Amino acid sequence: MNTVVSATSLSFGYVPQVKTVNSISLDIGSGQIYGFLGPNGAGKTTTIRLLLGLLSPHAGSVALFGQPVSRKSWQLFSRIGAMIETPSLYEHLTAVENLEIGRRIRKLDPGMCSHVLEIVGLTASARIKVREFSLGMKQRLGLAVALLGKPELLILDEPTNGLDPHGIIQVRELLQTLNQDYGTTILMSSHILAEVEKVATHIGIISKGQFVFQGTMQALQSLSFQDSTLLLQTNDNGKAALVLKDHYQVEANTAQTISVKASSKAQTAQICRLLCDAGLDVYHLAATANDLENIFLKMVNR
Ligand SMILES: Nc1ncnc2c1ncn2[C@@H]1O[C@H](COP(=O)(O)OP(=O)(O)OP(=O)(O)O)[C@@H](O)[C@H]1O
Repeated sequence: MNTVVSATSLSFGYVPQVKTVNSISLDIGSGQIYGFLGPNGAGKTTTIRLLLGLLSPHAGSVALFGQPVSRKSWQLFSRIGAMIETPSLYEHLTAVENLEIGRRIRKLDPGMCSHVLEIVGLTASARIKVREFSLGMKQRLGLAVALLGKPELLILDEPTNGLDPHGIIQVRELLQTLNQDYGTTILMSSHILAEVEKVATHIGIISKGQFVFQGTMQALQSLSFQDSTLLLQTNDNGKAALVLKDHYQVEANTAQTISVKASSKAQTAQICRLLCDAGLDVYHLAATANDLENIFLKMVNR
């Protein structure tokens, strides 16, 4: 796997003594969708600015496509599309005119504007002035600007900010299409886990300028099994509680079910085995996993 974004021990502060970004390291491989999560003020935008060479780190380094980043890395930047916070658009110009400016500056193919408008679903609104656009349409036009030049890497800071649920789904589907059909590597930030969990392959969670979690989406999901509760129903719940109580915390729940604290899939399997070995019939065994949003909140509030 080729590493597209690599940051090593990045630190930065706007004011002396305060590290807004504190020794952050991250690697994003080609074809990944990296969800960069953190509450408001955690340091996501600052990190993104550092990755794009818009701020110079006080310590550490950034490499994109294996090459060190500086403000003069024009060759590198032509391979990247970025949208930081709200898109910068000319309200008095139409969608296509906004795109045309970027296309001409970058000397891109004349067909590029209609191509990116089609990708973001704005073909029918190409000749409408941006001041008449809804927030969702502006966000999609911002994405279209970022897509000019067919970037291999897309860096999007809170691309679903301010969108309604329908707009969020549209952006999510768009990012999935770009990733699957064009192999685009994507870094997207958000402060809401639910907005990235359906699309991200990898997750980094930042709090107060430091990572509190980095790994695959699968690894984050497996945390939801930690300290989960199993609901059990057997042909003899009293006996089941006796069998399990030496190993697990068991509570009588209702007349029909007992609940057992388990902290991993392996423990769930062991509970099942203990019951079967004791000759019990297991009618129902269901894990009530922790909500991912709660896990995220616990991490960032530590
Ligand atoms: N130009 C600046 N000058 C001084 N402080 C700044 C500046 N930009 C950001 N900050 C501060 O740095 C901290 C991190 O801000 P940053 O925008 O990177 O966080 P964020 O995770 O992107 O937050 P949000 O989700 O609210 O955009 C905040 O406390 C913010 O007030």
